[in-house]
Amino acid sequence: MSDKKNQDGKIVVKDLRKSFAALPVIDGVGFSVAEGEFVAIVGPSGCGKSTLMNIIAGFERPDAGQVLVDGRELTGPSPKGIVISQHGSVFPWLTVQQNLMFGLTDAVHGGTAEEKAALADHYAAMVGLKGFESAYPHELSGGMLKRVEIARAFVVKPEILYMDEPFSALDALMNLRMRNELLRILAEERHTVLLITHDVEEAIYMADRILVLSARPTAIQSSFEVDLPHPRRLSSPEAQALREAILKELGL
Ligand SMILES: Nc1ncnc2c1ncn2[C@@H]1O[C@H](COP(=O)(O)OP(=O)(O)OP(=O)(O)O)[C@@H](O)[C@H]1O
Repeated sequence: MSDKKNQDGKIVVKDLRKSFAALPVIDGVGFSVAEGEFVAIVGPSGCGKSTLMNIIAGFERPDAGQVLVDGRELTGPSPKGIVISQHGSVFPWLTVQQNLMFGLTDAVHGGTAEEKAALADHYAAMVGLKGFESAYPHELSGGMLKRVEIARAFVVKPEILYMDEPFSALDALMNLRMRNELLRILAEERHTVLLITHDVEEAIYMADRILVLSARPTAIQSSFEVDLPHPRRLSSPEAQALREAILKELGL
């Protein structure tokens, strides 16, 4: 990445530091994400990945350092971004359509109730949930719930997607399917994406760039460009070499 991009990144993270009581967790993390770029962050278990994501998404304050979105310092959750996490945020008492309409506020998105419902249905179809618009979450499988969550994130047309281990609660097959689903949607609607994962292959499969974190207190240890065309084959020599290099950085 050029210095120009570093200066003008969609997200610019500057020298973040954070401790919980006497426990130092983040020890000077800085990087930037260009508009439309997909950056993955991998790191050892417990190094501070979620803490870092919470700070970058504006849910937690750092002790020192700054996060800028479009050049403006964040002081709380950015209205330009949306978080998809492992835990899920689908409301059990609302149907799929109602869940998707929930984030469409009059102030930001406007539109009549019919227009909102049509938009919700469009995104439900986009993630393969056509015919399930009136279903309640308890009637859906884990993979379908994850699709609802992805549709819920996309329907509000966020400029930034923050993903913290989004697919780690899914079984291996569904995990692979959701990766492809996400890439397919991103090919249609480009967003800036920040993905936190402990899964090196997931990062290689999806990201443009991978940052490797050190053990706690964490800092960026190295950075890898993933200059491979999509759809990527994880068994290709290039992907395997990258995997080896990243695992070596992680001490594995
Ligand atoms: N609110 C908090 N109060 C006190 N300590 C915390 C808090 N949040 C996180 N920690 C501590 O900070 C460290 C980093 O936690 P964090 O969840 O950010 O790591 P992680 O890399 O996301 O972990 P994992 O790989 O297990 O998902 C841990 O030791 C954790 O106990």
